[in-house]
Amino acid sequence: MNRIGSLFLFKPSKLLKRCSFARNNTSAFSTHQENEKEAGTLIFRILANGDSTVTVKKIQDGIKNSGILWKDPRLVNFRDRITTLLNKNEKEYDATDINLNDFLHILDDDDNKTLELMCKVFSKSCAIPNFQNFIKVIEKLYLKAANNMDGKVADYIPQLAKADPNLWGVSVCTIDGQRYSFGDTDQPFCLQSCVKPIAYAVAVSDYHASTIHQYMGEEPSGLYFNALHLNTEDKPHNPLINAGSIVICSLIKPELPLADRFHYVLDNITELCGREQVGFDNTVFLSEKETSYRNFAIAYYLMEKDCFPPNTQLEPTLDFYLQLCAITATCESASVAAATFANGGVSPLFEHQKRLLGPVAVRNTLSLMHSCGMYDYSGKFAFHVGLPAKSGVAGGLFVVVPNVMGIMCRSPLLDEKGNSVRGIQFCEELVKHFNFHIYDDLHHSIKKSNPRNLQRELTDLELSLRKVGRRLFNYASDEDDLD
Ligand SMILES: NC(=O)CC[C@H](N)C(=O)O
Repeated sequence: MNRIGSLFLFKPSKLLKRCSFARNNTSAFSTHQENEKEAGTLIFRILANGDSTVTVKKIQDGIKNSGILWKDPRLVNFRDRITTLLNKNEKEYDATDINLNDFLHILDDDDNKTLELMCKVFSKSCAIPNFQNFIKVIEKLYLKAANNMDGKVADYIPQLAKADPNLWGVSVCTIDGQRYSFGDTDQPFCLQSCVKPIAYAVAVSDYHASTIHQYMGEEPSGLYFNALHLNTEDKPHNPLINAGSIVICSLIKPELPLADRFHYVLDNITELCGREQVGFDNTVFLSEKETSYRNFAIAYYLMEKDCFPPNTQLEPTLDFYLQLCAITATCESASVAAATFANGGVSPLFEHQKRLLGPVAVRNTLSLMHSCGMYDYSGKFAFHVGLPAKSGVAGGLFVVVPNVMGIMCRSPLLDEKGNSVRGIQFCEELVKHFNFHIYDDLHHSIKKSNPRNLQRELTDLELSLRKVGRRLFNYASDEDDLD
């Protein structure tokens, strides 16, 4: 075997220094540091499966099977330590063997973040434990919807009319950062109205929610998204239709120059998307601006009815609104943003559980998405699908399964209400299969499967790792009784 005996090249790792206990006697460890060593050893034993070494390929496969991508930003130091340890670049090290001591070394961080993630992965404690089974179903639903050619591409924004009707992609990202994508998921497209919940959440994070709601309601309008209509108090019905979103734009950092206001929102969206692909489509912006008579009419109407804060200027506000609609993302990057909403505003991908949005902003946004996110189809969608979602005219459908995962679907074929036909079909099938509808019975239903639960027993090693992982990192226990 091609064992790497290079440990002496490195400073003795924290996990190694702290304990010299025999591997088979791990249950007697009592201190935190001993638990760390025990956890690392158990992960190694799970991977090695009786051998005295593991290959990097095995480590990579174990991580990938759990749904965590090898390129995940939380693994950056782990990957670097492997490269340094083996003194080879990534392409060459697949079959290289690593022994226990070296393995403990590459797991070793000052803040234990690698160990925490690896404990979750190898004790099957991520949000969806059997991720491979789960994505097999997602793929079936994706392929089924791909056959649906109903609907048509939006043409009221000239540039959008050029979209390829065949494009279809679905990306999922769980609150633990388990990810999978099917179809056309790496091509940027305009978020359009999918940006509205994000703009609202950013505004609520800046102000108190009650300040925002002095300017608009929280009721569905029951009307088309660009209806020239206000509620009985002469305010926009909610922040997820054009009138409400234009007012939201007037409230975001009004004291700053427009360039800084745009940059502020773009920056927030980039963080929410895990710093993955986010951009701006100037062609769509210009194309929409030239033809945006309805949005101008709405803005003048809002001005007439005194819906804006004092000193709001109509044209820059409308420009800002149209610029936000022209922000682009991919299904892959936007699914991370959806997962951040599913995770209460905390990024699933950044180390240290980075909070990007306040919990009130997230809860408000999800409530509004649930009741108003699908234009005048919102009631039916809430009834049949029961998940907060927001659609956009470029065919995006931004969906949140609270406390489980985010989904971004994209297909430019829209129904007469302006929602993605395939996106809706996918969501309807999703909740037929899994108990994700928020009013589904989580405990007694036998018809639907619950992917939050393990569908097979844990091995003894996995069970021991779960116990020690929970002792170390306090992550919530599920219904498996560990004691
Ligand atoms: N539903 C949408 O995606 C609408 C957004 C589009 N920019 C508009 O204002 O008309």
